[in-house]
Amino acid sequence: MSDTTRNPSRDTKVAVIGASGRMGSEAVRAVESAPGLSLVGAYGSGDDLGDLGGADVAVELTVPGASPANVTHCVERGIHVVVGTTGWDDARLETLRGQLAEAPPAATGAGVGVLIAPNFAIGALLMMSFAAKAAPFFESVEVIELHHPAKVDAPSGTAARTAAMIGRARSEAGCDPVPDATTHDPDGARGARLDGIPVHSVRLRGLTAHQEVLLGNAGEMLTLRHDSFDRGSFMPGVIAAVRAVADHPGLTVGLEHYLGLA
Ligand SMILES: NC(=O)c1ccc[n+]([C@@H]2O[C@H](COP(=O)([O-])OP(=O)(O)OC[C@H]3O[C@@H](n4cnc5c(N)ncnc54)[C@H](O)[C@@H]3O)[C@@H](O)[C@H]2O)c1
Ligand SMILES: O=C(O)C1=N[C@H](C(=O)O)CCC1
Repeated sequence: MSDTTRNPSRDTKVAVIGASGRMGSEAVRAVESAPGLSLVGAYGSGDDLGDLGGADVAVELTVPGASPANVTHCVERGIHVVVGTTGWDDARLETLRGQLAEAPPAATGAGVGVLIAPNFAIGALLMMSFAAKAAPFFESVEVIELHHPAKVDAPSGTAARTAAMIGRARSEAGCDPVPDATTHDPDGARGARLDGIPVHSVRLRGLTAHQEVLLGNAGEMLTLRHDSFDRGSFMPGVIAAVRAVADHPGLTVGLEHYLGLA
């Protein structure tokens, strides 16, 4: 654990949890160079989070197994949280909603805000939004997510969120299930089914974070693709979320709700 000394009183005080990781180390640099933000703590595995160096906002970028306990720790202390860690299923979100209802207020007196953001990249948010808009107009929709081989969770949080958004849009429009005659698939070659949408996960050396949504009708296909070539692509979204989270008390899932993209 390290509490930094740079801490001008008018700045928003930010702590990063998971600060030694691929995303966490990038977030530390982004916070340090963002006007109006001051890094007050950087925490890794095994560190005592304590009061997070007096942070107003924590950025949580760890692993699915650790994230809920870290967020609970912050919420119980009235600290807003921007969560980039994936693996937040409906049961975890419901538990968190209950914790937020019981949480003490933040230092400003307002309710604590938590953002669960499966993807911070602006292009990825637009790709997901376009996919949900297009999905009711096509018979077939499949999601292919492609990531670096060190990623521990599959499918990606982005793919799960995309499937949920597509599934809801198709259900509201009264669409039929996607057509699929497969009756023999002993090895799971047709991928996972999330909200009725087939999702396929690729792990490949050389990749960072990529996703395609394939939409098909008789005689035509629309492909929506987003590529994050570098983790820097996530940082404008992280910083925007840190700046906005205190103005959004309670639980928000998806950075698009802060950016007017929902
Ligand atoms: N939302 C987004 O845009 C976005 C983008 C990239 C990655 N991610 C997600 O962010 C998470 C981190 O990804 P990564 O590539 O940086 O992983 P990583 O493995 O490089 O980093 C995770 C870090 O968390 C640390 N850690 C584990 N348990 C901890 C605990 N209890 N307290 C503090 N630190 C702990 C690990 O030691 C490691 O340094 C993953 O869930 C990934 O899916 C989200
Ligand atoms: O590199 C990762 O891990 C990523 N995780 C998020 C996900 O699971 O969707 C966002 C993209 C990168």
